Amino acid sequence: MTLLSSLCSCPPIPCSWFPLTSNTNAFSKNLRTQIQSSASTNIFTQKLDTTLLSIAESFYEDELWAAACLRVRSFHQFRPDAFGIQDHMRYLAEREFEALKERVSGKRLGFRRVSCVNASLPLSHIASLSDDLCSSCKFSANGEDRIVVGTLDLNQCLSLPDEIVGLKPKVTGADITRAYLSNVCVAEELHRNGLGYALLEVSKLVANDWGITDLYVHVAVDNEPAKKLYMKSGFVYESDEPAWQARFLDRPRRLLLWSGL
Ligand SMILES: CC(=O)SCCNC(=O)CCNC(=O)[C@H](O)C(C)(C)COP(=O)(O)OP(=O)(O)OC[C@H]1O[C@@H](n2cnc3c(N)ncnc32)[C@H](O)[C@@H]1OP(=O)(O)O
Repeated sequence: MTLLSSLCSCPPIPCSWFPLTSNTNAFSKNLRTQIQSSASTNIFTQKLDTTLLSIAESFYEDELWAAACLRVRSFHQFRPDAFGIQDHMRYLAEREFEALKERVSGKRLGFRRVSCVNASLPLSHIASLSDDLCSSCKFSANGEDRIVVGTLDLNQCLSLPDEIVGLKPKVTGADITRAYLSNVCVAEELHRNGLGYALLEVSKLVANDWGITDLYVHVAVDNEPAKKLYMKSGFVYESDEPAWQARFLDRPRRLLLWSGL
């Protein structure tokens, strides 16, 4: 148990961070050490202890599936009694899973590299929290059942489809040193435990390791929790989507936030 966790009144829950990528050389020893030390110092909250942090350098399909299911749960509102809801959720999860696999395996045109960063907890530690979360976002790692409780993508690319484009760096070679975060979400049952912040911190370490100098994120103008999270993590306003574009795409207008690494 770390000093921090021993100071904590609640029993700590071990939490792991898994940046998943197809590129087996993507994570240097240095990065591993940095993430491990940030886990035991900065990334700590009342309920979560991240001392069991680890990095998976390969492609784990069942964990990607669990991450896809968490995204469907987090980004769509469902009425539990609606007809055919389970089939519809499964369809959305399959679509996200296939798209995610394509991106992290480097097959998606326009993306140099994509990593899926997940936070997970042992099933035994949160079994009492939510049956639905435990059944839909479960995967197995080293013989242990775990639940993906937070997830995001780190995308090394010039721009994301249908999104406003970051302007930094101004020099040539921006396709190598610019990246965007996307699909940032944390299981509702575990909001306000520092997981979202910790996911951002870990993804910055990974981005740094890739040589990224300018990190971007898009956020809907009315998404106050996410805006506050990004501001807390050091992102600042760069530009916003024109109203006509948001109307054309039939969605809330987005802000583009930037953080220099
Ligand atoms: C690029 C994109 O993907 S944008 C989409 C962002 N994702 C979503 O909207 C999905 C639904 N929302 C979520 O999953 C979560 O609410 C998240 C990811 C936005 C935040 O995750 P959490 O783990 O709850 O955030 P975390 O506990 O780390 O909070 C960090 C800071 O964010 C801010 N914050 C987070 N939630 C809130 C909230 N509901 N109200 C006000 N501030 C908030 C606070 O500043 C907080 O710091 P504090 O606790 O010291 O005050």
